[in-house]
Amino acid sequence: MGDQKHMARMLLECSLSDKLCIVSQHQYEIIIIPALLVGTFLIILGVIVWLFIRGKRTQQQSPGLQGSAPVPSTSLNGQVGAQGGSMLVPLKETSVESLLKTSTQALAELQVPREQLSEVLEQICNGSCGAIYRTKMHTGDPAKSKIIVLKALKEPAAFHEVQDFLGRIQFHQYLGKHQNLVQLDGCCTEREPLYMVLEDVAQGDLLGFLWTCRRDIMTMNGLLYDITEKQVYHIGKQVLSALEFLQDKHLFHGDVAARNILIQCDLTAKLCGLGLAYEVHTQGAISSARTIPLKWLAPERLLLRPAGIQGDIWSFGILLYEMVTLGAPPYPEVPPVSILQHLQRGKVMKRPSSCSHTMYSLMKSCWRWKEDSRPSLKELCSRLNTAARTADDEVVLQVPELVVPELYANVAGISVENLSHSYSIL
Ligand SMILES: Nc1ncnc2c1ncn2[C@@H]1O[C@H](COP(=O)(O)OP(=O)(O)OP(=O)(O)O)[C@@H](O)[C@H]1O
Repeated sequence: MGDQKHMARMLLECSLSDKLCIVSQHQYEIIIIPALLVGTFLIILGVIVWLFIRGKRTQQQSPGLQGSAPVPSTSLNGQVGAQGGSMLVPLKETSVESLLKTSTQALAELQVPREQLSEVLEQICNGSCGAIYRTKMHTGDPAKSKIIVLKALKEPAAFHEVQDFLGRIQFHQYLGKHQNLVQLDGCCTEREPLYMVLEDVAQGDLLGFLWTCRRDIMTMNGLLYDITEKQVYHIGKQVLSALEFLQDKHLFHGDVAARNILIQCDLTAKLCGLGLAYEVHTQGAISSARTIPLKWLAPERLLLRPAGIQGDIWSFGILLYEMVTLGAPPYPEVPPVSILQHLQRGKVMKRPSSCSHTMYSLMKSCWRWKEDSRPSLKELCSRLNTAARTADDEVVLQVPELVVPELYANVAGISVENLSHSYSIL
């Protein structure tokens, strides 16, 4: 007790002998110093809270990609998992105008000024989002104007359709360039109508090309309408290269068919119809609204089991069949709705007369019931390379009957509107 008194007096700087100890001059410091300390602490706390809130707001307000959540996607095995490449899904936007505003900032480097697009649009066909046109893009220098393809979003479009269309553009951007994929050249998204600007693959789709090869003409618009077995392998290898590119990004195509391959004069092949790959990438599944012609699908897809790259291998076998028959519909004797039953009986297509034994054995390896027994893309590629070395490059594939698109559509189980507009029977 005495010690405490002594200490207190020492602190108050009074002598022990003093009768009276006046501490008035120190009361000031005793109150001020703790008050300053508490004040400083509160200010620092306030600054930390402010910085935290500001950080959160910036995250929410940043346009496009940053404001979006990467959605899990189906992997090569059909498993759902995290995936590289965030997608444009600005969740907080509620009106089309604000959505376009934020996404246009995110897609700034792709924007093409509308004045550069010619007003004369030649419709090629109806795509899944709207009309697909061919037109000219001017770049100021007349020598540099070029033909491009415009995929338009139909009007009026609902909010989710606008969001989906913008997501498709972003998906193209995420994929990047590959010589065997249709290239994205830009977009117009600051207001409606929304356009995706694509490189023009002038000769159109492979199916129309194959049908034209049946006709008695040699060349048209600089393209030789003759195809040999060696060229079938040449096109096939390019499709496999595009599929490998997708596989490297943990994607698959899901709708490999001659109608989804575009062809150039020099027989460069470009895979298009990436809508399904986009859906799987963003939603983790194929939407129930999308119908894929059954005759191209692997059994696991027909049985609604998870899809993957091995399903593309099956469809690649059908693509070889399409090429070697110059665009015949698969399983001509089987109604599209009976295809699963047909396959469950262990039946596959017979060797077409125009098909070599080597090519038929390649096809059959793609049509093995079990996904794991089918060759991998790498194996298939190397087998195609070997087969191409000895393949015939002289004999032109020939089929005497011309194709009537309406009949074809019926047998193939495709809507006739989805078929190429470039082919005519005349
Ligand atoms: N870049 C292009 N050059 C020439 N023709 C094209 C081009 N893109 C598309 N087409 C034509 O449009 C058709 C449909 O193309 P695509 O399958 O890419 O459109 P889509 O209906 O939007 O498909 P998806 O929804 O699968 O992306 C093609 O078969 C082809 O005839």
